Amino acid sequence: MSTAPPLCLTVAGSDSGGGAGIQADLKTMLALGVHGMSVVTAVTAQNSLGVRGVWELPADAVTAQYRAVVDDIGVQAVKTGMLSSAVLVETVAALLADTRAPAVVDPVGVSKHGDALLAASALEAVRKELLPRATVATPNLDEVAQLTGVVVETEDDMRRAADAILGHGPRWALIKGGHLAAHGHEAVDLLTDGTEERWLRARRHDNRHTHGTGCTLASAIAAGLARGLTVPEAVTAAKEYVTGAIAAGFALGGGIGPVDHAWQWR
Ligand SMILES: Nc1ncnc2c1ncn2[C@@H]1O[C@H](COP(=O)(O)OP(=O)(O)OP(=O)(O)O)[C@@H](O)[C@H]1O
Ligand SMILES: Cc1ncc(CO)c(N)n1
Repeated sequence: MSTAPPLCLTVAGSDSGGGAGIQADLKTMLALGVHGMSVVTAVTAQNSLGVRGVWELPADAVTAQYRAVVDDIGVQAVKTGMLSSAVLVETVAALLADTRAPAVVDPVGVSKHGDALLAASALEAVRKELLPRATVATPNLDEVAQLTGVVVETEDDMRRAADAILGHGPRWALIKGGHLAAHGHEAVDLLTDGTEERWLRARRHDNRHTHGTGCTLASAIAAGLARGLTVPEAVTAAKEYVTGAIAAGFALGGGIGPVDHAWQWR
């Protein structure tokens, strides 16, 4: 018998195509040496071309899954992704409030294809209930605009975006600049707690197979936190992992293929 690896829980939607959501999270956790567990919030019928349908789970099904995990097994870090509605945002925020483990909150808004994964009516609950529970919040630039109204075009704007997100109460903000056209050859993210500021710069890979990048990055951060890394250490390691996974992303179906979660093993 061996000792259990660190324990990491994802609370997110299922992506039938296997590139994002729960599937990306569990693959990332396996690749980074932690035991991945899941609370499914919604089932999506999804492939490389888009989202064909979404079926949200009832709030008590989400609560029951979460409790089943924490009451018996325990968690050392939690990651949240697609939460779909205001009711589920409020439900998950209340569960996080009851959990001591650090939480990585990826405030998923829309898919790469532009399909809504969060109701517009849930934004206020994300601001008021969910962000204050986050150890790290990881919005992309579209989510920053939706949540704070800050439109990012330059690195200075990223600072303003981080301040606006921190204003909602997370301990750290990681502003993902993956969508920033200004940085032709670099993918630049900003991590800050309002005092310390770290810019994470990686080579931008000219690869259109980027389905699941945000889920992968957030799960990799949670895996690092479960292993006992500090937030800056976990984010640095996660950025390295997602950059490698994007470089190795592959074509699948007729649209946007997934990143390669197993790139380190090939
Ligand atoms: N082409 C690229 N090459 C290298 N890194 C990238 C590229 N695109 C995005 N990234 C990086 O990937 C990470 C995820 O950022 P991104 O902005 O793509 O998240 P996202 O939009 O939330 O993803 P998702 O589509 O899964 O919701 C960030 O660290 C970002 O800088
Ligand atoms: C289920 C799910 N969660 C998150 C994303 C974000 O890309 C997606 N496409 N699907």
